[in-house]
Amino acid sequence: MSSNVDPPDNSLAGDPSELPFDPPGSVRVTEELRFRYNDDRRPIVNQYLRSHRVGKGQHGEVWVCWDLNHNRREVAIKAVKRNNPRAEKMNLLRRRNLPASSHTPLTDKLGSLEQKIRKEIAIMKKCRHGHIVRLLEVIDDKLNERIYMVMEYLSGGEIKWRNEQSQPVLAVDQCRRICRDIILGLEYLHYQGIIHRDIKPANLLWTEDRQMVKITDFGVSHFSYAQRLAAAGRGQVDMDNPNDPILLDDSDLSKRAGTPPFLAPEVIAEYTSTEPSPSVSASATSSTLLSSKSSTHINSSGTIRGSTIPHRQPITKAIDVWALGVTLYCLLFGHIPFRAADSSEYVLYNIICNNNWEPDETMGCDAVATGGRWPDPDCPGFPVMRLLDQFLQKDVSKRITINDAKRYSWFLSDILEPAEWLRQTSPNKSDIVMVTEKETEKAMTTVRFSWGWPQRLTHGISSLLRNVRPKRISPHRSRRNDDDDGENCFITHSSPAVSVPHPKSSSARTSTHDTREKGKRRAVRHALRNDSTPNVVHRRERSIEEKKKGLAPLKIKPAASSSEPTSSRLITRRGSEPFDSVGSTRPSSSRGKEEKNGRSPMRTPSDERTRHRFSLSSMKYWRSQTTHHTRSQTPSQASSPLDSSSLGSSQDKASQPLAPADIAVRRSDEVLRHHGREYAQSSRIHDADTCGGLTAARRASSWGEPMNYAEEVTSLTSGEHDGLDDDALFLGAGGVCNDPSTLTTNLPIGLGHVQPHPRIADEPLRHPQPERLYIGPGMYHLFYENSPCDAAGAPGPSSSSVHSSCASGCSGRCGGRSVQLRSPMTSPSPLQQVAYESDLNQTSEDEFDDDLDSDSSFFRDTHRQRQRQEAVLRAQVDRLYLDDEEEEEEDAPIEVKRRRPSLSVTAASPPPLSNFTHEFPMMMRNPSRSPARENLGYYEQSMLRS
Ligand SMILES: Nc1ncnc2c1ncn2[C@@H]1O[C@H](COP(=O)(O)OP(=O)(O)OP(=O)(O)O)[C@@H](O)[C@H]1O
Repeated sequence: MSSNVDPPDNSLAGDPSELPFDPPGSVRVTEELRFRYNDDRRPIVNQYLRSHRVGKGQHGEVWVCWDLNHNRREVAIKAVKRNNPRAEKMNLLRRRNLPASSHTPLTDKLGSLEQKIRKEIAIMKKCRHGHIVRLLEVIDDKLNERIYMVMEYLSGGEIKWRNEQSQPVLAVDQCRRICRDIILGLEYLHYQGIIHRDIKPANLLWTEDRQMVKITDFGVSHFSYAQRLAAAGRGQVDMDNPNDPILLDDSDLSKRAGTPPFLAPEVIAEYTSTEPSPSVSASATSSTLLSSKSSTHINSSGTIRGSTIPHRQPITKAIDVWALGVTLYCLLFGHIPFRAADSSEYVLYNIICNNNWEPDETMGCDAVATGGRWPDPDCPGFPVMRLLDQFLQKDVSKRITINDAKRYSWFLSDILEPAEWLRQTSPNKSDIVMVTEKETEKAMTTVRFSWGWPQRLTHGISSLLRNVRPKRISPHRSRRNDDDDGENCFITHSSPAVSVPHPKSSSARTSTHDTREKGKRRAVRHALRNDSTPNVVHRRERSIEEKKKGLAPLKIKPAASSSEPTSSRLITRRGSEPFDSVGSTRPSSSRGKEEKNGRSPMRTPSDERTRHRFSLSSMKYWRSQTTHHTRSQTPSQASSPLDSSSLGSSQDKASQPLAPADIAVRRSDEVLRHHGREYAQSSRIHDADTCGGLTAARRASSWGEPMNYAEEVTSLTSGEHDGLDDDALFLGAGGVCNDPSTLTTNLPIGLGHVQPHPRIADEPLRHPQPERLYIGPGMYHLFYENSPCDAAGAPGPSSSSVHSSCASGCSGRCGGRSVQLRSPMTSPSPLQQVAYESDLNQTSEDEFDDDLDSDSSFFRDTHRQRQRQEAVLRAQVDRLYLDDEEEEEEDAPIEVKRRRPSLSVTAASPPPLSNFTHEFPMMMRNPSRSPARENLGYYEQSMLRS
């Protein structure tokens, strides 16, 4: 048998390093959470850089992190949610498994998770002892309802006490040293009025050198007011008398908490019958009745009469002593002393309460003879068996106290100067911990407990918006933190009120960097799924190269090969998704696979997500439409933007399977047609005031996101480009289309009525590009033309020339961006391009917010293999993003958003509005915020710049 620890070093006995130490400093409570990634894409919370996960508890995970402010010292961070419905359910289930008892409902009510965390923190904050894991800081993330407990890191890990065969792996001497450390820790806790209630090997952690063990996990610990009084006024309250009535005041103690095999009889007495069950009798071989010290009474029947134990014993700190006894037994023998054959808790409790324990013939991995349950005094196992006997006394009044255990001969046997050791380790040397009720209340600050209506409101809003994709927050909205290793860092206050800077922001906690990082992650995920990634990257790089060389600046020129069968005007998105044009983010291969597998393309998670966000009215409408919907488009018409992209070869296109009808496309097209029909029936289609036949609201409703859409429209028109999504690029209705006069037949009804706005068409623009600005039903339609117009801004070539010049697809440079125009011929509806959502959008909601919204914590781990794959792509993607970031510094003239109909236009400073007088209907929605004239100025400005 091998041991997992170093052999005991007796020379250390009495060494000062064994003595409890008191690390300086008090526990910090931080209410500000800054979340970001470092260059290696490791998450950083405040100054803690995440390393690896060391454990997962019921309520959260524990991660090793480096404290960047303290020379990268290692700390353990336990991230817990304030509320964890899953854990609560588990608790309920566990309780349901227990037999009904008249006391059960009262006695088994564990506090809420929140209460437990508060208590755990309050207790840990006060503990400063060498054998207690030290809490260093509490980060209170109010917004996400998470608590990060920063603790000292015990790299030695949990005590391994048995092998696969349930044989002990520790030597007896090691068991003694471990047990002695626990005694010191418990002595301190009890002295402070704290009952741990969950002493077990799993809650004992080795230091790095495995010379010391520390107690951790105060999740069910109890602070006893009575014990505190006792500590404050020793001599007035006899704490060693468990029958002291004041102890019974601690009603919380009567709640069953801890780990079943380690629970003391007095804790579980009410769940047991006084008569042993058959399995109890069968498993017992010999027993004693309480008085093990005298070793007088052994029941020949092999059972213990429960009736001889006081029916209801007080629950005191002695429960820790019992648990310590069980722990020592485990360490010595490699298995637990009380076991139920059928793993039933009820049977186990009966055994604990009614049966005696039995030792093996030898103990420890060094196989020291025990001498049986009642060994001779000469036997080496005698002191140990006797100690166990005193630890595992079912009668509380006869159980050994920690104070006595500390002085027990076996523990002092390897201490060089026992008297000095006892003196030095006495808790009298420590200040008495005073955990007041108020302190417990304040343990985690006042977050949820003074949750007033303004916060509720803000919280509600932020919860609602959590489903919305995060939007880029401009640097001027976030405070930039420059003091952190030069890394980009945007502070997100955890205070809800501070953290929701703008209602259209999907998540107040999302910083620019965070959003970008998510975009990157999704981009990487997409790349992992996308076979064509290398090509895509290559294309992107080529584009960058071209840009660097200054090719085709600010000019749109035909890029598609003449062999292309259809005219192709495509707007290529720029921004965080570096791979492809809007439509190409979803590889046709995967679409083909979907079709082959018979999977409905309408069931993508992104669709699901969108569907969940439908408004009721749009749901109704959509339901009615889908029942009789038949798709009228031909396959060629339905080919994807990828197919029609000028970037792909004609062979590629031919080999690519047809794009499936996407629910989003269908929905959008349906709505478009529906409203288009209405619009067509209207006799006022040329009326500027009704040019929104397909109004923003209607189009928005087709997306089920009226608010977002409206906001986005507003933001577009008001020039708040900085708030737009970086990665949610959309090209849809109202995006870019060709000359309506020549393409009417190919357009859905709604867009078929796109007309040059009577006023705008005649208005000379002050810039050669674009030539004209059309206002179609409900949206803007830009027309870029190849030939520049004259300096006076006279209208450029005719519509037909526009079309012909772009018949084979246009692409080029526009304001430093790669811009392509997409022809409606290949995509009957601009909305169709929604169909080509990135695979990235197939991520689940959880994945989308995988860091902060996971059930357990933001520290959710990713699959290792995946990480390796990601690492390969990371460099490429980062490089691309680097480029994007550089680009961002410039004024981005055009940004076309996917997923939501939007067109983002940015400009450094809007020109004075002189000529542009038309007021867009959507601007009227919020005139105070976005005066139409101003907006048009922005818009015009952008067009001029591009
Ligand atoms: N300070 C620490 N240093 C090293 N490892 C730790 C530390 N704290 C916890 N761990 C490890 O993390 C694991 C999970 O810790 P946690 O306290 O969440 O466990 P748990 O007791 O199962 O939790 P819970 O009581 O919430 O169910 C532990 O089993 C332990 O191995």
